Amino acid sequence: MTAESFTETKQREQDSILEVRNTSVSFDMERGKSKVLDNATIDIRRDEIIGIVGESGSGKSMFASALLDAVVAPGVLTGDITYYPRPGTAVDILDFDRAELQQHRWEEISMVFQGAMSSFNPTMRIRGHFEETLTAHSVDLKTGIERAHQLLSDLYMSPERVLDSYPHELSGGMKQRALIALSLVLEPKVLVMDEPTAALDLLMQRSILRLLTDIQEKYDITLIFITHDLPLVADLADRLAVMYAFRFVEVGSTEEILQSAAHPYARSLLNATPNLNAPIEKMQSIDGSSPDPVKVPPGCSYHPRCPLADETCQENDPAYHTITADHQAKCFHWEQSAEAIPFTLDQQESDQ
Ligand SMILES: Nc1ncnc2c1ncn2[C@@H]1O[C@H](COP(=O)(O)OP(=O)(O)OP(=O)(O)O)[C@@H](O)[C@H]1O
Repeated sequence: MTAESFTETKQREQDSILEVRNTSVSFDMERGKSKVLDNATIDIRRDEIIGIVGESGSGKSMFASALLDAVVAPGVLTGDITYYPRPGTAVDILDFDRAELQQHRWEEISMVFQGAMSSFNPTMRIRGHFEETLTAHSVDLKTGIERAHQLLSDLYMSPERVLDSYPHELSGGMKQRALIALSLVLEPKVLVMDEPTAALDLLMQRSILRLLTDIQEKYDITLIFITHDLPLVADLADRLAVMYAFRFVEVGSTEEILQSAAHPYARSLLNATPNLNAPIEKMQSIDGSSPDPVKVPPGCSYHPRCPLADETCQENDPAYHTITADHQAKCFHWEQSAEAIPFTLDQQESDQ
């Protein structure tokens, strides 16, 4: 199959809510230029749940910040991010002025950041946090608090009790759900969640994720879920996008990625992931380490760790290869990857 630019692939026919094109973030460091998001190109579809996965430090949070034009100084964000509030209406996020951006964030695209639970002001009741957000966006308080009530009860909490509590009076799981309700109170169309459940125990994580799928369906929200926990998001997401070394290397339906991931890194990541079905002794860690953003290897940045790498990979940066209409991977040798890197579980089954 031929290599082609993902930018043009199929997406015109699809209803994208966000189109990210050649979007990069760089920092000028004493050690050199650090490119911590490198030409990210991806489409987010209206009303989907997409999981963004990859090892720690692969650029997932940077991608989230870029989506909201919220990259911290002195980081420099370049590229194109187009938001379609409705099909056919395009808004260029990186062209917004400060006021437009403030309005757009939370009203159109909302975000629950990593560690956001600690961002609740400890001296303010939860109601105060809702009122502050509603007032800042000129929403009628009565209408807004009614919506907060609805969201809190959708999340199986007693609205009055939660609104009257101080953050420290809520358990971690309740605080997290209150935060999700707060992030949805302005009726955004997109919710970006960056490791939203990482601080919670496994059972609580799973129950919050189940609630999230209900909320996503009820309110027709596009959910971008960022995590290094692949099995967690695989239960929830329609599609998965895999990041390696500050780039997207593979994107496809969750089913296709889990069954036939094509990028050697994605396959190794799946083999390295503890899984309810795979015994821990079958997990295989990925040799080597992910690159320093100041020293990303030339060509395919995964080549130093890849069992399939050859001269082509050392010298050339692979474009997206189309595997199926809904599945692309940036690898010259994707057709050999399944044989070269069998899934541990498949291997185990064939050994029996
Ligand atoms: N303010 C900053 N200045 C310079 N480099 C930064 C800054 N913030 C993050 N980085 C670097 O950007 C790269 C990507 O980080 P990012 O937080 O996006 O990764 P991640 O995939 O979200 O990781 P994790 O899962 O650990 O949160 C890392 O190398 C990180 O050190």
